Amino acid sequence: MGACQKDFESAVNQVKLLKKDPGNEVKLKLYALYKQATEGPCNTPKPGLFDLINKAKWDAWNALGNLPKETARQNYVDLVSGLRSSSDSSSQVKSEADKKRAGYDTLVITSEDCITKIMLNRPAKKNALTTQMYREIMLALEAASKDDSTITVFTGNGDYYSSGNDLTNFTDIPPGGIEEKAKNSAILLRDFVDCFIDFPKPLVAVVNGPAVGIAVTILGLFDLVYASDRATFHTPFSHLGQTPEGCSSYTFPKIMGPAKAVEMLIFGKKLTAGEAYAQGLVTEVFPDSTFQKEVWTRLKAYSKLSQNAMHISKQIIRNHEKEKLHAINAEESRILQERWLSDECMNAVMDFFSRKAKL
Ligand SMILES: CCCCCC/C=C/C(=O)SCCNC(=O)CCNC(=O)[C@H](O)C(C)(C)COP(=O)(O)OP(=O)(O)OC[C@H]1O[C@@H](n2cnc3c(N)ncnc32)[C@H](O)[C@@H]1OP(=O)(O)O
Repeated sequence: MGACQKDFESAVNQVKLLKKDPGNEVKLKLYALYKQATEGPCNTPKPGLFDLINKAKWDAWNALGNLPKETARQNYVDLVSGLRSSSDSSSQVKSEADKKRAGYDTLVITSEDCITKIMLNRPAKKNALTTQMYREIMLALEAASKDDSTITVFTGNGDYYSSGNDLTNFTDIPPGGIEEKAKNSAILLRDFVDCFIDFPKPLVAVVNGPAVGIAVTILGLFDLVYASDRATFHTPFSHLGQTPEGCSSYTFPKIMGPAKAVEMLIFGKKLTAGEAYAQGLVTEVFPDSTFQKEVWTRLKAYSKLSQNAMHISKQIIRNHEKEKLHAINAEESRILQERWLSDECMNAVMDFFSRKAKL
């Protein structure tokens, strides 16, 4: 049955109340159908070549040819009804997404203002990364890559950003022994880092406090790193009998030059936020007292930029070296698998838990 005049008028009013801008393409369709429904086939002279807006409107209306007024009215009502239901369901999805995401024990995940925030949430353990946490982070990244946010942010709850790998990961040995443990850990590490290499949206680290080990190396795969002036950056691999991961054997020399990368990755030099900024690892440093306010104001503004343009730009930048990064990740993980079996590494872990050693 065709739409009556009353349905059509009601649809015209509903368009004015839409919560979300339906975009230019839909607006042109609405304009054309409205004109066709009220005046019939296009009856005005074609606007000049440089009168772009009026020409686009004229083209849209003219394209409807001899479509009967009644059909145009019905099509207009159908189009508005589709817009209303998609805007209703998207606002429902948004209000769900605004809430804390369920199903994560070690992370707090929230979405607001087109930003998905993944917060490491073991403040009593300085946000040390357990195997469960690596897995939850991978799931969270997978979900964030598909949600309607434009930007994904990592941060830490409490005084630390993260103290890196939880050293208890090396203490619960499975029935297959330490070799099996090392093998499984290398697979987990490789999968974890692969998720960062492949992550399609702009990824931002809000480094609220000290960062250690893998929490530092992985920053080389982020797009922006904002740091509080309380943050420090420490990769004490040689102290732990370990070697670099997170593609840092490639990204750090590229970011800061080989000499400075060696100081960090081989000699374990701890950098202040200011030093990390000077070496290009950090994008910008903020006073701790205004850190959250300044960073989130900045990120909210960025999140309003064109989602498609940002994502495509990231792909262009990342695609140049994606294959290389995957190969480096595989190699670093393979080498670490061997290192974890070394006496040096095992002794360092035991020292930490017997409190002889602290970084
Ligand atoms: C699947 C495997 C992938 C592996 C990837 C390879 C990754 C490598 C790395 O990340 S190497 C870096 C590893 N991290 C460390 O070696 C840090 C060890 N921690 C410390 O040195 C210190 O805790 C500190 C300097 C971070 C903070 O010192 P302090 O302020 O004095 O606090 P506490 O030491 O009292 O810490 C509070 C509480 O947290 C526990 N904790 C902190 N960090 C870790 C950690 N990395 N692993 C396990 N537990 C950690 C600490 O034991 C305390 O617990 P307690 O209150 O005693 O129960």
